[in-house]
Amino acid sequence: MLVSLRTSLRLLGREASRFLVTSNLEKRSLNLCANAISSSSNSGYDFKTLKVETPADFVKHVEINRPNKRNAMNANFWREMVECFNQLAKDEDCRVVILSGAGKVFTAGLDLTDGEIFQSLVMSETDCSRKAFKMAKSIPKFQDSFTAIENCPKPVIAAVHSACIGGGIDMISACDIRYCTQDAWFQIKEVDLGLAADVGTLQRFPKIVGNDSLTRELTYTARKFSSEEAESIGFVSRILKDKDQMMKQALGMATNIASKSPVAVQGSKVNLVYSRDHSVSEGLDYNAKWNMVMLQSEDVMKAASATLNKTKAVFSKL
Ligand SMILES: CCC/C=C/C=C/C(=O)SCCNC(=O)CCNC(=O)[C@H](O)C(C)(C)COP(=O)(O)OP(=O)(O)OC[C@H]1O[C@@H](n2cnc3c(N)ncnc32)[C@H](O)[C@@H]1OP(=O)(O)O
Repeated sequence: MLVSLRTSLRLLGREASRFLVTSNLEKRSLNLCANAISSSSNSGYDFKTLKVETPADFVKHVEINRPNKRNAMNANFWREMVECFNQLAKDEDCRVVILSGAGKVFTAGLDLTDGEIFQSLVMSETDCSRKAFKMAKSIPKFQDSFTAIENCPKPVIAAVHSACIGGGIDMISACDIRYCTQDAWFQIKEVDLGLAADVGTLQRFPKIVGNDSLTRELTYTARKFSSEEAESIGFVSRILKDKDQMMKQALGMATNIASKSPVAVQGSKVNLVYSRDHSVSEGLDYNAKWNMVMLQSEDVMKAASATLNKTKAVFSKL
């Protein structure tokens, strides 16, 4: 049974390879056009606080770009993160995203000097109930800025160097993979400013590190923790010597992921996020429903025949 299945797949694989060879020629010329479009389409990513580039096919690099202010998160940043990640979610030339910070540090967290932010939180209303009703609308908007990372079905790799403070932890907790440099340090800083972190750290960080006691210790004290501690608790999966090495590692990983079936990779992200927040049986049910459709993808046959023929599958845009 297994032998005949392998034989049928091999035959199908040969047919598929023949088809792929012819269509690869067309694809190569299409890719040339696509590359021309993708470098110019970056102009579609037009932001004040974020720089978006295409370092490799299907890989987008989003760089927080306020180096002189240590990439502090001002009102523009909070708005642009949603716009940027919603756009990346729809962009068929994007399969993986790398998120890094320009300049001396990854991010100093919330911009403590931006009047627009404070006005949106501390309103001109004098009545406390009216203020509260307004805040009930504005706080979720800040939360949406990082939930957009999680809702983007493309994997997001955070590349952290030096300081990652306050909102920085909220942000990278919504990412899929976290790398950092040896000199990186992290701080759940909010209590020092009289705040309970409210844009994702308290919800996502404990699920990543799986250590409730340590989460509470770091949250209640705002103690800085090092790259080594971040790795030992599973907050980052790799420490690199310096930023250059880290960006190379992130790009290598992104290119590898981008070469896989986007149907499979994006389906995996959606199911991982869903399963994190549901029971095992709910997750399995969701996965089964998802694959009722997705197993019918041409990518399954392409990937299987490439495996059998020891070739590299090329997947269509999604
Ligand atoms: C509803 C919203 C929910 C979100 C909540 C989020 C909360 C948080 O993020 S709490 C954390 C707030 N952040 C901080 O407390 C960090 C403050 N900054 C620092 O500790 C240091 O700047 C840092 C260690 C990051 C870097 O030190 P370095 O010596 O390299 O730089 P500085 O000389 O201190 O700063 C250079 C210029 O950047 C400006 N800047 C730094 N951080 C912020 C910030 N958080 N907000 C606004 N501006 C910041 C700093 O003022 C300097 O500017 P200039 O004087 O114009 O040169």
